Amino acid sequence: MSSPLVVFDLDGTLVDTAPDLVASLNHAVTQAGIEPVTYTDLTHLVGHGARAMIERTFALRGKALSEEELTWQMKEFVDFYHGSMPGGSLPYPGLVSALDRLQDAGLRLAVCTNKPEMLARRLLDGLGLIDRFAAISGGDTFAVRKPHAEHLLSTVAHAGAVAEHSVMVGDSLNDILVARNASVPSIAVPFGYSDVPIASLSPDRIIEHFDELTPELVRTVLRREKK
Ligand SMILES: O=C(O)COP(=O)(O)O
Ligand SMILES: [Mg+2]
Repeated sequence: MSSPLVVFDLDGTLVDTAPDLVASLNHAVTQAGIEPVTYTDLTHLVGHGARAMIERTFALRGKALSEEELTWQMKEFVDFYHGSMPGGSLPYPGLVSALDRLQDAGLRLAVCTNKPEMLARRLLDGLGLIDRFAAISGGDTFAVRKPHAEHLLSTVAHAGAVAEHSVMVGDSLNDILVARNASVPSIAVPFGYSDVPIASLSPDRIIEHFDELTPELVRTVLRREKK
């Protein structure tokens, strides 16, 4: 069998980006007179990329958003976020050892995020993680994004792997859905930014900590999927 590929979501899965996302979002939206958002608000705003996060913030506060204002907001958000990266964002506990363990066992790694690709690359580069991944795709890399199956399937193809030997690891609805849509098994983490309990999304496995993410677990999840 070709070597398995483990595809990771980014925000709330590989890296705890919430404080920087909240700060960058608030930097932009408060200039439009919008009350700052909180971490709890973020769980309802994040997951569909930067544009959607701004649109949802305006909707949350009942404020209209023109196309022109959205373009301006995007620039403010992206410039601030990009300029302060990696900021206070940190990989989740045990992540780096887990990546070592998977790679030492010959497994390959990729990232499939709805974050704009440029921001994803800059963040992973700033954290010294970028070279680990055979493919990195963002919400603007292809014509579609998570939960559309093609986002995951194209990421898998770019990594030189096949869907039958791939697993998706994520923290939110779009990650579990994209896996299901692509017929790829899913492993969920409960420490990210889901606005509902992750178990209610019925992933194939839930791991509480990256210490549980081992080559054996990946192979077990892949075997179970084929039955
Ligand atoms: O930035 C977002 O909205 C979502 O990012 P994620 O797909 O890495 O969770
Ligand atoms: Mg996420």
